[in-house]
Amino acid sequence: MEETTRYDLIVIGSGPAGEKGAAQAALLGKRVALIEKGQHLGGAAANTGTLPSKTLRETALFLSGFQQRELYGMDACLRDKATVQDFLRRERRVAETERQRIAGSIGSHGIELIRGAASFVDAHTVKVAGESERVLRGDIVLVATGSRPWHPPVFPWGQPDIYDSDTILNLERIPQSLIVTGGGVIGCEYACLFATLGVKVTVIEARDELLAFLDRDLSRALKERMVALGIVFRMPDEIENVARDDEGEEVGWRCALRYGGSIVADTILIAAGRSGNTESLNLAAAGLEVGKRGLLTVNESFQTAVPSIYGAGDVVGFPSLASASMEQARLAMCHAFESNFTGHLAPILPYGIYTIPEASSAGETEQSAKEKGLDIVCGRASFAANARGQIIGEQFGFIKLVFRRDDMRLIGVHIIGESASELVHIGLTAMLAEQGAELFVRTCYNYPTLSEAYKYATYDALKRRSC
Ligand SMILES: Cc1cc2nc3c(=O)[nH]c(=O)nc-3n(C[C@H](O)[C@H](O)[C@H](O)COP(=O)(O)OP(=O)(O)OC[C@H]3O[C@@H](n4cnc5c(N)ncnc54)[C@H](O)[C@@H]3O)c2cc1C
Ligand SMILES: NC(=O)c1ccc[n+]([C@@H]2O[C@H](COP(=O)([O-])OP(=O)(O)OC[C@H]3O[C@@H](n4cnc5c(N)ncnc54)[C@H](O)[C@@H]3O)[C@@H](O)[C@H]2O)c1
Repeated sequence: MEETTRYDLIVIGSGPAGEKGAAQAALLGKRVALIEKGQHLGGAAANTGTLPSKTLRETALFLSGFQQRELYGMDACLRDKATVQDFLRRERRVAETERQRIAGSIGSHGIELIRGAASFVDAHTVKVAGESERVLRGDIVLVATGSRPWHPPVFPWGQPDIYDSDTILNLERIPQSLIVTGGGVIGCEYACLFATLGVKVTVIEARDELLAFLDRDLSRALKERMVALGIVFRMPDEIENVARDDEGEEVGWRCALRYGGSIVADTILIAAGRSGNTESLNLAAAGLEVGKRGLLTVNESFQTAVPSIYGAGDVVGFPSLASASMEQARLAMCHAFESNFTGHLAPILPYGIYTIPEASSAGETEQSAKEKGLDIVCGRASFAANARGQIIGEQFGFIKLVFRRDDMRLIGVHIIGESASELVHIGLTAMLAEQGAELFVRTCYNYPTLSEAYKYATYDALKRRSC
């Protein structure tokens, strides 16, 4: 065993939280060690989650000729000839480029990268089991170990053609039919991209509402568009039993459903939620307990019950987004090293959901505002009535704004359609700047653009307010 080395900060995990936390501390002049046990840098965001799934979405849109079909009625479909290698090639290239970027960032910030699995010896001492064992001492430790897919026990995990969001990237052939268990964000995103490729997709979701955290108009519109893609929903429902059926008309995995009947598909994707990666950290040695589903409890500064140990990213649970994970880690490190560079997590976080079509949201929904007893007025503008929307063939998208009635301050923005996850930032910035209708009325937008819909949704709200 090597002798102990001392650092201002030890970071465990090189995903978005670990990378940005380490960089923030290095920028504050601290000596930082970053430990990663995986083969690749970048965690779920670079290797199995965010970037891979978004790249596969673009590939599916290209191979299926989806946009050309909608716009020109022209079948530019390549999917019949496409191999699984065609499907996965770009994903691999994007992931590799991101890993190189992360390695460059670690190097340029002077962060020491240590390969191996970290576990606590005590609150300030971390052991790394790698090619050789090392012991590090840190004034501060940031736990950024992320999460992994959770598998309901009913699935015979390890059998062929049963995947989760990690292993789906090792797909051996494009399925004919797919059962997606869990209509959460991962389930909906993958359901859309496979349906676009012509796969017969069934989503089984235990709740009765799809993505219930979204504004109801958005979640209904999204479900409608997913049904139009050919996706079948069984909700609320759950799989009670899974068994091979090689005798029936359709060969594959037969899933018996709680509320009656069964369905068969050649492939299953489990997308039923995630668990925190804490089990091998020996947190008890540091004086910490683990919560439900392996999650770490932290305060508003992302400090655990042991003040020198911080947690950020998926390991602390909600909202489990790459975007939020980075911000949490930066904030945690500014708190740990008493820097006032950033003191608070933004009070409103955006969601970008990369379904087909895309959906994005920030702030209060109409329903959440009413539950809080707020007096509100909403305005809508459809992309079909927008010049840019016409040009790009965006027939179903819309923007919905939620204003406080008395002063017309914006408190929520909800968008479905092309570029929704980009457009949402206009509304998000307005909310953070405590602005509202007056700003959208006054702004001159480029024409033709989808952004201009902000003005028309505002006019709609003003009209409703005066009625
Ligand atoms: C399919 C999918 C799609 C997603 N899409 C989006 C999206 O569009 N937008 C978005 O914002 N978010 C998205 N997310 C969520 C996003 O990927 C996560 O929120 C984000 O990766 C969490 O970052 P993290 O740094 O907390 O953890 P991770 O990215 O999971 O990284 C944790 C790292 O810690 C390492 N590690 C674990 N234990 C140890 C140990 N003991 N020692 C050393 N290293 C260890 C792991 O190997 C890993 O590299 C998606 C997730 C999935 C699964
Ligand atoms: N675009 C994005 O921002 C994005 C994309 C993907 C993932 N993520 C993040 O990753 C996290 C995990 O995503 P997820 O979709 O796996 O989890 P989730 O918790 O969001 O959704 C899981 C869904 O599965 C359902 N479910 C659970 N067990 C079931 C069962 N036995 N049968 C039927 N349905 C069942 C739940 O009701 C829930 O709707 C999310 O919190 C999300 O923030 C974000």
